[in-house]
Amino acid sequence: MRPDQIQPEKYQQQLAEKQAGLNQLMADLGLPEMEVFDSEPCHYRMRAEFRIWHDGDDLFYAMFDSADPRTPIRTDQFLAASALINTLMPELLDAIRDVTVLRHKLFQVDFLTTTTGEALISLLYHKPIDDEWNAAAGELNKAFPACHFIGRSRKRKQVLTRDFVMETLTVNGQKFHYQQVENSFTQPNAGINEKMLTWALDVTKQASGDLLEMYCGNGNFSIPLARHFDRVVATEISKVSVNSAQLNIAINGMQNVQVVKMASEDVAAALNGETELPKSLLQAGMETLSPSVVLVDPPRAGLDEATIELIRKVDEILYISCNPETLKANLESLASTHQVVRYAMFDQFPYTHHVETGVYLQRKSV
Ligand SMILES: C[S@@+](CC[C@H](N)C(=O)[O-])C[C@H]1O[C@@H](n2cnc3c(N)ncnc32)[C@H](O)[C@@H]1O
Repeated sequence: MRPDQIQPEKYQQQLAEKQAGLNQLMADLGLPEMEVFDSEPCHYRMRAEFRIWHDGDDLFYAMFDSADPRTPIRTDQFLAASALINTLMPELLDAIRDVTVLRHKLFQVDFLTTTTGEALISLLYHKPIDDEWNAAAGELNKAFPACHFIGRSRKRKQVLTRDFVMETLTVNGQKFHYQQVENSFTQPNAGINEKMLTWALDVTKQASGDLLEMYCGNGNFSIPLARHFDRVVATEISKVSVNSAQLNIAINGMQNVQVVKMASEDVAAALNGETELPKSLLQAGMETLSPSVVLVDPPRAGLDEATIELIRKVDEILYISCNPETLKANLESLASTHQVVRYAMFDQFPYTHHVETGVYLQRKSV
């Protein structure tokens, strides 16, 4: 993305174009009318990554256009990023410009912020991080007491205070607290995430029984949705995210959610009867889980055949997708058994061609 692509005065126009494009792609699926959820037109991204460009002893943030990946675009401010990131950007460069050990071979800075004012800053180097760096970074941290710093080099990750932030999201007036760990998946647009969670609660408001969730990340959906179900079993491949989900379940006081670290392919193989139920699923009570709803939020590749066969067995499916192309293919597979009853577009990534979609499916009556 180029920084000059963010033009708040053109926000509504780009949203309308995205909506038209998605409707065109999905035209032959016979979907219900699309519900559209807009983003804040600027300062909507809670995280941002910048290359660092060196010019003699000076340095500046840079971004690149995918069409011209060799030419750095100087980026002193980035309208898409949170207001806090924009405040920190110049302050950080001012603080490290004259400290050779912090500046030398610094090639990237990653910011992760929250709506509650927390910030995690990762400094990435093309050199080993040593004790001298550690001491200088400690001094830097004193100048930014509200921030958490991490240094990264090829073989070392140096965490100065901690490697996570705590985010609070409000859904239907209720506050939910989430640990978000550096370099693990979190929804980038906090405002849109709150809208997605509110929508997910709305589409499942008549649900009862149990929820099976796959690709649960840090428990983003599992925790607010838990109140609609007797029990929730959620699965996820990343150990870091599973650990966060477990912490998040505890700090939000959820008693009925179990998280299991397992690849969706393995969950599907076990629940489709192709392999034995592994101990971790048994311990989570999977044998007695009776899901009335299954929630899937896969990566861009969408769902594999085995996972489609698994979710087809459940009466209601909540599918959150970050790739309309794979969503479309998966909906075509599911069309023989399920029909889409709710359909929403969430503008998670304004000014890009990326679209986040939510669909709610119910089993067709025979
Ligand atoms: C789009 S993210 C959604 C995470 C979460 N639902 C949220 O809202 O933050 C997709 C998640 O799927 C996980 N994932 C990727 N491949 C997987 C696989 N084969 N099996 C299980 N989880 C997988 C990723 O680690 C990531 O947490």
